[in-house]
Parts: sequence; C-alpha cells; structure tokens
Amino acid sequence: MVPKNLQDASFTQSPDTAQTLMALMHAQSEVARLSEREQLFSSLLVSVNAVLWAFNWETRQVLYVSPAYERIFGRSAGSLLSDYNEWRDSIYPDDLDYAERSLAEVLVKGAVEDREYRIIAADGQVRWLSDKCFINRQAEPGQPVIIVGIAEDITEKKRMEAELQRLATTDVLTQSSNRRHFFECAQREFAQARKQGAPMAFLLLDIDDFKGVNDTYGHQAGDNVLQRIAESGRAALRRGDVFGRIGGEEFAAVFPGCAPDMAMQVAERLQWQIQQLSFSHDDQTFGITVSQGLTSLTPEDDSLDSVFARADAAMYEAKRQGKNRIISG
Ligand SMILES: Nc1nc2c(ncn2[C@@H]2O[C@H](COP(=O)(O)OP(=O)(O)OP(=O)(O)O)[C@@H](O)[C@H]2O)c(=O)[nH]1
Repeated sequence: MVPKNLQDASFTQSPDTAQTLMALMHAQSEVARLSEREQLFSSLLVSVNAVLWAFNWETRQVLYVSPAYERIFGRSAGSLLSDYNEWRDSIYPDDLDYAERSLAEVLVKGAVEDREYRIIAADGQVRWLSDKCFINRQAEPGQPVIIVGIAEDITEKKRMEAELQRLATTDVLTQSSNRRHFFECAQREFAQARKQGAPMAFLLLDIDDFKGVNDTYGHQAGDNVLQRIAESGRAALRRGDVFGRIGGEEFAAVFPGCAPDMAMQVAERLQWQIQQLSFSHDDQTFGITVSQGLTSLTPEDDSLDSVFARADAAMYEAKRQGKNRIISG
C-alpha cells in the first residue's frame, strides 16, 4: 500500500520499493500538473468569446464545441454534438449555401480564414460570425479528416463598418448621398447603360434665390429647405434611381433605363411637388422654386462628364430664362 504522504515515506525498504515509490511520486505530481493545466484550459475556453469547434468531416459529427457556443448561438451544445444539423438550422437562410460551400473548401485549401456569415440566435437576433476553419494538421495518414475552427461574434464590428460606410457616403444635413458617393453610383450606372445600350437620364436641380432664403429667414430655415427638397427628391425616385446632394443648394439624380419623355415627367412632378412646399419662419410663410437641367445619354457620350456638362448647361439656361423651370438639353 502507498503511504498517504509519499514525501514522508521512509526509504528503509528495498531499492525496488524505493523505485516504485519514486515513480508513484512522479506520477502524482504529473497528475496534479495535468489537472492544473486542464483547469487553465477550461477557464480559458469559458472566458474566450469565440467558439472553438472540431468536426469529423466523414461522419458529419461535431466532436467538440467550446462553452461560447451556448452564449453566442443561445442553443444547447449537447444538441449540436448529437446532431450537426443544429448548426445548419441556425444559419441565416440566405447564407447557408455559402457557409457550407466555404466549409467544404477547407478540404482543398487546408485553411479558410475569410468566412463570414449570419446566424439566427435562439432569441431571434441575427448575428454575424467570422468562422475560420482549418484541417487538423496533426492527423496521421489514414485517420478521419477532422476540421477545427474558431467562430467569433463580429456583429458589433459589422454594425460599426456599416455605420462608417453610411457616414462616408451620406450628406449629414439631408441624409442623401454626398457628392462623392453620388458620382460613384452615377458612374456605375453610366457604364452599365453604355454596356447594355439602355437609356439613362441625368437631372440637375438648383434651388432658386437660396441666398435670399438664408438672408431673410436665417441659416436654420435654409437648412430646413434643403432637408425638405431632399425628401421630395427621394420621394420622386423609383428603385434603382440615384439621388444626391452634390453642392450647397444643388442636387442631382440619375434615372437608369428611363427614356427622355419619362424623365421629363419625373422632373415635372418634382417641380410641382416642390412648388407646393410651404415653410414657416416666425409668423411668415414662404415657398421656394427650383431650376432643373435634364439630359439623356446619347451614343456620343463616352464619359459621364459630357452628360453632366449638358445637364449643367441646361440648368444654367433655366436660370437664365427666369428660373422655376425645367430645361432639357
Ligand atoms: N442654410 C444653408 N445654406 C447653404 C448651405 N450650403 C450653401 N448654402 C447657401 O446657398 C446659397 C447659394 O447662393 P447662390 O450661389 O448665390 O445661389 P442662389 O441665391 O440660389 O441664386 P441662384 O442660384 O441664381 O438662384 C449661399 O447663400 C450659401 O451660403 C447649407 O448647407 N445650409
């Protein structure tokens, strides 16, 4: 029998017994060391906010999933271990095909580190995951293919990215596209229309005597006018149209697939809607008008610049002719 405290054991017995006791002491300290390490690993796995997982590709069995799975997915790890379809069921339906295809890619590539897809957590919330996966390199030849992975909740990062994108492309005052974003989108529509030989109309809109609005009613009232014009502009658009504020009191729109007479109808409706707007400042009410320059893509247009220049000239012609009108150029 091994003494209770091996350290205190007396070594007055035979050399064999002493050796056995030494081996037992060593084994005991090894067990203590391993159990310490296991505790360390398990506390690491609990605190890491990412799901570590292992998957047997051949048997389609989830072999291991770390505690963060239950936190992020809101589902039971036990159910996932007994049925891999639990994972498929939690994927956002539009992303399921991509998530499965990119998982299979790991067999060819050895590692897939740019997988991002959405899941629907048990509470109904949609979350974004970055789910990197790797072939287990330590497997012996002939052993089953094990895929290991680390899935991180990147919902907040995605939200911040979307917010940054919105801030970079939106005019703060009117919440319309800013100049740079408008022209990026317009350029894309121009290239598409040229490629397909489809019609496309371009509209420029400039508020009449806007300086007078600021001077008479104040900058705040001027800002309000800009916001209401932007609302009218957005309301006049169909899906796929592009609209933005491209200067102080200047707005622009692109109507892809829109023939000239249809574009004129849109501009006339917008002109009328803006004429109906009524603004009040202290006890005064006032209205505003706009001048619009309209043009359409021609076979000679080899860049958006020439389309823009024609719309600009038409808009200045509208100003020259007395404002509050639409000129087609
Ligand atoms: N309130 C407000 N005013 C702005 C903003 N950006 C530009 N403006 C003003 O827009 C006015 C533009 O004046 P002008 O270029 O003389 O044009 P206009 O008075 O509309 O004259 P026409 O274009 O000839 O009809 C200036 O008074 C600018 O200060 C803005 O963000 N808010």
